[in-house]
Amino acid sequence: QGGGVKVNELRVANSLKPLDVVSVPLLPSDGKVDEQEEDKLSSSNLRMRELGTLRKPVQPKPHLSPYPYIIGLTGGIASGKSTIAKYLETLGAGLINCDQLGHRAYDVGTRGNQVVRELFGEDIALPDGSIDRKKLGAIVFSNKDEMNKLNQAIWPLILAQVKEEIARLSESHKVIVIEAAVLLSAKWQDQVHEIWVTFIPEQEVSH
Ligand SMILES: CC(C)(COP(=O)(O)OP(=O)(O)OC[C@H]1O[C@@H](n2cnc3c(N)ncnc32)[C@H](O)[C@@H]1O)[C@@H](O)C(=O)NCCC(=O)NCCS
Ligand SMILES: Nc1ncnc2c1ncn2[C@@H]1O[C@H](COP(=O)(O)OP(=O)(O)OP(=O)(O)O)[C@@H](O)[C@H]1O
Repeated sequence: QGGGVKVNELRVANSLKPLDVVSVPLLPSDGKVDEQEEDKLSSSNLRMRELGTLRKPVQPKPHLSPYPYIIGLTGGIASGKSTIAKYLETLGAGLINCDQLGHRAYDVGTRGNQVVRELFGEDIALPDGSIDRKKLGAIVFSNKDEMNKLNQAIWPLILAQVKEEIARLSESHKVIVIEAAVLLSAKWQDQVHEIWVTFIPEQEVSH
């Protein structure tokens, strides 16, 4: 009943005619496959059953050595990447966080720092020489061309750091997770054995 009311609210908001809401007794599930599943037939159960299944078979990556096995973890902003990455770390994976590498790419005294100043002007630096990320973010998140300019300069620096981190972590880890929102747009898919994408429904985010 509640779901039907919600659907109608959305339909009306989108200038569609509300539908009649008819309640029927709960349809029993065809048997729970997991303790956490509900007893009724539900979309949550169906989604849960998809957990851990592959969307596409993993393609062979002959140019990568089999170990460390590298998972590229990507997805939209606030879609749960870090939460999943930290969980994988508790299972023993080595983590590479590309947001952090991106920040370090223009640390004071680096070539990246100089490049960002050349591209965006001296005003982009704080008195201590560090890049004002709030200011830079305001520029690039509101202008695609500026974002492209930053990306072209910073992505190669991040990738070089990723490769160094892989070499370092491979001494102690068999599985490495690279968390990168830009994994696909930066075309880093060849760096990883498989890609995991996190997604979250829009309405869940607004909660
Ligand atoms: C734009 C910058 C200055 C904003 O810094 P700030 O500390 O305010 O935010 P933070 O880095 O935490 O990013 C906020 C969110 O935006 C995402 N994001 C960052 N850069 C990008 C980008 N180029 N394209 C798409 N999403 C991005 C992040 O993954 C995160 O989810 C900074 O993110 C940056 O220098 N980005 C360019 C380098 C890059 O691509 N980094 C992301 C590697 S995954
Ligand atoms: N399965 C989940 N259900 C509900 N909330 C979640 C879930 N996973 C993570 N969250 C919450 O959503 C928020 C964003 O999660 P997280 O920081 O892991 O996302 P992210 O993709 O790494 O974000 P960013 O784009 O900032 O890097 C956090 O407050 C987290 O606690």
